[in-house]
Amino acid sequence: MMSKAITIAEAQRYDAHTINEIGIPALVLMERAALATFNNLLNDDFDLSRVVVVAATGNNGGDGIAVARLLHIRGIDVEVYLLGDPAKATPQTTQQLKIANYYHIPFTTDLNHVVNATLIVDAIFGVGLSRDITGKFADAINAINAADAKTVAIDVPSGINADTGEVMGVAVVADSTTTMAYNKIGLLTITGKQHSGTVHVADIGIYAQDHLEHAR
Ligand SMILES: NC(=O)C1=CN([C@@H]2O[C@H](COP(=O)(O)OP(=O)(O)OC[C@H]3O[C@@H](n4cnc5c(N)ncnc54)[C@H](O)[C@@H]3O)[C@@H](O)[C@H]2O)[C@@H](O)CC1
Ligand SMILES: [K+]
Repeated sequence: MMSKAITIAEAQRYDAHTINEIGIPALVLMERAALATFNNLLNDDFDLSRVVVVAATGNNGGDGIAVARLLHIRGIDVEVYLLGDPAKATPQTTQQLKIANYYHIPFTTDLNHVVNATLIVDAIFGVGLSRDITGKFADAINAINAADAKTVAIDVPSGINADTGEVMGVAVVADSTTTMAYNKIGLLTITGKQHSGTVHVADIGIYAQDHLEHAR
């Protein structure tokens, strides 16, 4: 089951269909994505002494902020390093930021905290990556790759084009990647494999049309 790999356009189409036609709220899918990532992260037996989630303000970042909350509630020392303008966050990520605030999850602006983490969660970009990475985003990815910490990527290692596997300027080298619904074709290329590490495909309730036919 779920051995196929999909394109970015397919991922976006299946997501939109699940939300708009089937009616599963986007925030529910995000919570399932976060829970799947959290469970894989615990099962992979990483050193959880100091976890830093590096998140941007798209929905990939929202997944990461939700993972930070799940870790925090477990009593794990976790901080969020937020990239980008929170005022421009997606509706789901805005909600995740609000929930994180309720739980007093610490946010850091110090890249040294990323470098000194024991585990880094990469929630910068997923299938929404659309151009080469520069500036603060590139600095954060370079810090992640320079750290001794193990790195877990959400959906796609940030900087990898999920269609072609190409590095868009710079890309996270992850030890494992929890990718949502189906693998992405770019992760099956040599470069994609080198950056994603062990790939876990998570069933979060999003299926291709053909699967829907016999689910009805
Ligand atoms: N839509 C859905 O149904 C779901 C989405 N999920 C997550 O959401 C991700 C996709 O979310 P989004 O579509 O919000 O996209 P992303 O979060 O991947 O990133 C898109 C954002 O990054 C910006 N961006 C793109 N390239 C950039 C660059 N080089 N430098 C700076 N900014 C750049 C875009 O302008 C946009 O604001 C998935 O990969 C997955 O992790 C999950 O929460 C599950 C459900
Ligand atoms: K990512």
